[in-house]
Amino acid sequence: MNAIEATSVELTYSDGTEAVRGINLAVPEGEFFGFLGPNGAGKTTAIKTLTTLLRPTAGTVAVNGFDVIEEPRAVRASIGYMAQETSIDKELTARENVSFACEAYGVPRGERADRIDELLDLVDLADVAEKRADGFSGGMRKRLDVATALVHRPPLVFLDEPTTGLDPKARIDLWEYFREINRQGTTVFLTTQYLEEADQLCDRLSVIQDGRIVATDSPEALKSQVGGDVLDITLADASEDDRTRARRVAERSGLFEDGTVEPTDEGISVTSKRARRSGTDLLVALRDAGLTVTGFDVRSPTLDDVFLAITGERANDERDRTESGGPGEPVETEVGR
Ligand SMILES: Nc1ncnc2c1ncn2[C@@H]1O[C@H](COP(=O)(O)OP(=O)(O)OP(=O)(O)O)[C@@H](O)[C@H]1O
Repeated sequence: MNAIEATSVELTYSDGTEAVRGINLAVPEGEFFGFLGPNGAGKTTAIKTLTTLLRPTAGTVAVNGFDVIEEPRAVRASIGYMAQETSIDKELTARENVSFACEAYGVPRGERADRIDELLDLVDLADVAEKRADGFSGGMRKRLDVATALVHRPPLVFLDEPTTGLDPKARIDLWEYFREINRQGTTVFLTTQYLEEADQLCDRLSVIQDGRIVATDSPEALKSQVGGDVLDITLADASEDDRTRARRVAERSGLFEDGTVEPTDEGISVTSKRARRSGTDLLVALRDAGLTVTGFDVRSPTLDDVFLAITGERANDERDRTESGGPGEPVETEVGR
């Protein structure tokens, strides 16, 4: 059975905002599934629709075999949900918070003590179980949130941007707990703005933009659409003239025959499997052409690069949309908030 099955789901807010515009999803049991998209793409709206917090305007959703409109209680009893905003009470200790969640989810009294110990252990908070949460770091609070979402041993857990705002170490720690939950058999549905996070964790993911799914595949397959690493070049003079010249130099250098060259605000960006190997050769070619380079960075693809490869548009860049729209044509605005 699929843990999640969504067909033609739409969600329009009362002010007319069409946040989700016809989503189809099938997430098999045991999968670590991701929803990847920029701010305002519709991730939270979608997750709230799947978890019964919002009623779909159109379409059907079955979660663990239960219909979200007909059987919302059964859906809620069979899922864990970690919202973007923390649900923990800072006045309470870690143990009290998990205990409170046990009560809310109706975990039988006799099972609570063991369950609480097991969960605090899972998220590495056993040592601070008796400490009040107001002294916890952001990462510790998120871990406590994870524990409270799991008290009733749900077979499916929804995590809404669980690592946004955390430092890299806390983020990586949290990933380990998510992997462990999934290893233990729980299906995970995660939303994120970070390609790296989706890449590290997800078996498959959907890329969402403007309320629509624009691609669904494994992280490897999506990244391979980008076609390599990305070399960002910053020019001393980023006038249109110099950027065009730099682009021509890169294209004619023969260094990146597999790749693409795009102008950016600061200079140019080359995407190629040879970006790492041939970067310094390009610098020499640019210098020989009389162009001054002030910055040089080779990096793995980001969400924005994946969007560009899939849709031909940057995820958060109105300028590109304006250019591709052409003068006089309507321009879509505002992906972010
Ligand atoms: N209660 C609401 N009423 C009207 N519009 C809303 C409401 N909540 C969200 N929106 C709009 O719906 C769209 C999708 O928002 P949503 O929060 O689902 O995106 P998101 O991908 O989760 O973004 P974020 O990463 O910022 O959480 C946005 O245009 C947003 O402004």
